[in-house]
Amino acid sequence: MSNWTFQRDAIDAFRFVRCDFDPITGTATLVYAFDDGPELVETVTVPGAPFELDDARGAAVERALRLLHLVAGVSYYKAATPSKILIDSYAIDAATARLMETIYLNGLGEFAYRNGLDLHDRIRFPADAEDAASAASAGLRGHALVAIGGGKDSLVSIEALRALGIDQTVTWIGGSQLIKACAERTGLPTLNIGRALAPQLFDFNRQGAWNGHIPVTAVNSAILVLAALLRGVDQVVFSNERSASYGSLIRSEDGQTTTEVNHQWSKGWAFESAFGDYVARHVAADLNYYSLLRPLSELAVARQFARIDHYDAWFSSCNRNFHILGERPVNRWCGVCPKCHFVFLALAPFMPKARLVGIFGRNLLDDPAQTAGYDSLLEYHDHKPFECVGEGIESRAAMAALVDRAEWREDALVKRFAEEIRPRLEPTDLGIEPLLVLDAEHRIPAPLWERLRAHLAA
Ligand SMILES: CC(=O)N[C@H]1[C@@H](OP(=O)(O)OP(=O)(O)OC[C@H]2O[C@@H](n3ccc(=O)[nH]c3=O)[C@H](O)[C@@H]2O)O[C@H](CO)[C@@H](O)[C@@H]1O[C@H](C)C(=O)N[C@@H](C)C(=O)N[C@@H](CCC(=O)O)C(=O)O
Ligand SMILES: Nc1ncnc2c1ncn2[C@@H]1O[C@H](COP(=O)(O)OP(=O)(O)OP(=O)(O)O)[C@@H](O)[C@H]1O
Repeated sequence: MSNWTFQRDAIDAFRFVRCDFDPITGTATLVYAFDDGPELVETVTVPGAPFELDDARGAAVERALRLLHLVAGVSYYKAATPSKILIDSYAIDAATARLMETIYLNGLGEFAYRNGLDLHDRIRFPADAEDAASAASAGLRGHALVAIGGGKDSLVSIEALRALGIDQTVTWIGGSQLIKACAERTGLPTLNIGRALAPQLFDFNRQGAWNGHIPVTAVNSAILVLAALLRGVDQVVFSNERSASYGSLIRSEDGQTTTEVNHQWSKGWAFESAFGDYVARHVAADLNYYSLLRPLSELAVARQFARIDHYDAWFSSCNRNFHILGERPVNRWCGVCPKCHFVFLALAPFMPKARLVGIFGRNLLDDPAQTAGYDSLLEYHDHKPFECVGEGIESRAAMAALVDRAEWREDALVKRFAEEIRPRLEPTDLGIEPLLVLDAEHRIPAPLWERLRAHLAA
């Protein structure tokens, strides 16, 4: 072991070594290794310890801990992507193995595409246990842990739940000061969960590990499921919109084939439905995992966000705020990344121009330097960027709406759209209204859904 060095292509197996939870400290310890290399130890700490758990809740916590161990392994597995996966200290059944294969294969889709890897038929979890019986209820009380990410989406959910009188705790993972400030601005109870990646991962990155995007929402979801059981509450609420289910369409160079690669796969419906069903059947029958915004497009979420100005000086959707290492934007919006481009465009049809320019500190649609960024959002000569942005059809509809507004139509990129891009598009594909219609596919509990619909329409 002491002579072990990370040699990506010589690695034979990825091992799920063990996982433990200490109810006295509230810390979950997740341990992995490559072959007989050093233990890679990730920790997750849920405030509120010591936790006193009865048998039913204790058993559910153990199941949630294993689920988290399996899901969070994706950060380390990706470093070498070996074809052998071993689970040392417990066995999983076929349903669990299938869920993990789905999460790893699809959640690493962008990673594989960018690195030129084919992970099909490579990711196989060993299903050595008999099929588990359906999970019992864990005796949970009615209360929601709502994930907050510092951007507009979770704030729309939080305000909707508040308006509907649902008890909620605003919950985030990691040390982001921006998220903390947004959470405090809600005036609601907050919960900040600690997470520390195994430090060796950063050494491996320097030593030539495969690197790239991971399905971080899947990891965050599994963390919140564990936290919900520890706190004895029955709902984990995310704010993933319908548009997240659609990836970037990438044409081959000869134009013959198109591949869909979804940067935000674990924000999509395929993940939510598979994960939410698994949690109810295999972790705790009374734990509901759902996204409150699943029926909404990005534009519909933007319209809801524009109804409140309470967070204008606090929120940011710019992911450059959330690096573990490295620089962050000085005033919350870098102004040059796909998320800044998209959020500016998505809010523009629903907000007074002065308010929007005030939030961003500049007018991105009057800056010719942003042309290439907007072209990729519009899927004009480029594919949708690998980022959490709306569908091309949403960007085109938002831009078309601005062409009709006197305060926007002279801005450089709106003008360019009107003159160069819009003439090539079908006018019938450019309406905003059809994109604001609510979808029927979601996991929102039925009584809540009826009331939410009325709230969104008000
Ligand atoms: C903040 C960010 O966008 N990071 C992405 C970036 O990583 P970078 O190296 O520039 O910085 P760090 O985030 O500090 O990561 C350092 C290394 O650690 C690895 N890592 C990080 C977190 C984790 O849970 N597991 C890990 O293995 C990471 O790969 C780095 O090697 O580029 C990376 C490569 O493309 C991305 O993987 C980083 O994305 C973060 C995991 C992240 O938290 N991103 C969210 C802001 C994000 O993209 N959220 C999406 C949801 C997408 C989804 O699939 O669920 C969203 O905004 O909707
Ligand atoms: N650090 C975090 N802790 C807990 N949940 C998070 C964290 N970061 C993001 N999320 C959640 O993951 C989901 C996707 O994040 P996303 O960034 O799309 O949402 P957002 O920050 O609310 O809005 P926006 O799309 O404007 O950035 C949301 O439900 C969000 O609350």
